[in-house]
Amino acid sequence: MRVHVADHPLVAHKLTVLRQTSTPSPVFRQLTEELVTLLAYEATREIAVERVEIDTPVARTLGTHLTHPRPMVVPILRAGLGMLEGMTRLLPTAEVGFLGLQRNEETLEAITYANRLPDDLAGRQCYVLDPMLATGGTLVAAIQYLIERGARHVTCITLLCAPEGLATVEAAVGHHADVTIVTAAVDERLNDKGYIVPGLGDAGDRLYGVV
Ligand SMILES: O=P(O)(O)OC[C@H]1O[C@H](OP(=O)(O)OP(=O)(O)O)[C@H](O)[C@@H]1O
Ligand SMILES: O=c1cc[nH]c(=O)[nH]1
Ligand SMILES: [Mg+2]
Repeated sequence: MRVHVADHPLVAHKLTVLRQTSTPSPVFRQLTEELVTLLAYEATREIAVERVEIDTPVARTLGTHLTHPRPMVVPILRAGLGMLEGMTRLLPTAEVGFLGLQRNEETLEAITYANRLPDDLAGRQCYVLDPMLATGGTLVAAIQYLIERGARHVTCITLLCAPEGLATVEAAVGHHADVTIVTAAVDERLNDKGYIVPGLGDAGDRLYGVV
């Protein structure tokens, strides 16, 4: 498994505003989209392409096209939905499949409550969107699901990771060489409620309100 931490002053600036308690929901949503677009640039560095011959008005030349099948973008409901627009802006031809997972607040176990994905993902490159990798339970479940259905390469885009969660994902799926995590930052630790410290709180609640 590879972990790429974005090292860019614009990412650091936007993340700092995102973390602040005083940042209201509309600004939080806007910043989430902007951050995803910056991270997606790095996350798609190894997207499958092929060489194609094209005609410009001046000459015949070789260019580059994304190959088929199209990449699959998988936002994890709810909070991952806040990252979808930023991702599809960069990758407008991607297909989108949905996974709904929620952590039980006491046990911290991730429960799948929705699934709208093709059964056959053979050979597909998948981009999982979830802003928070805390204990890692949610991403392990999502990555395992995609790999079991034949996904060829799974890249997870997150905003924040806890070191404990990264270790859990590595232990569970790290032996698959084709799993990559791209994140804006790796924070200090988890607290006793499974929240990332310093973190940004509950990403779903900050995007969409407390349920
Ligand atoms: O790494 P983990 O410990 O599994 O935690 C991370 C998960 O927790 C949050 O979702 P939550 O369960 O709060 O659902 P929500 O997006 O609907 O708010 C977050 O968006 C991740 O999906
Ligand atoms: O800090 C955390 C941990 C899990 N989920 C969140 O939204 N925030
Ligand atoms: Mg939540």
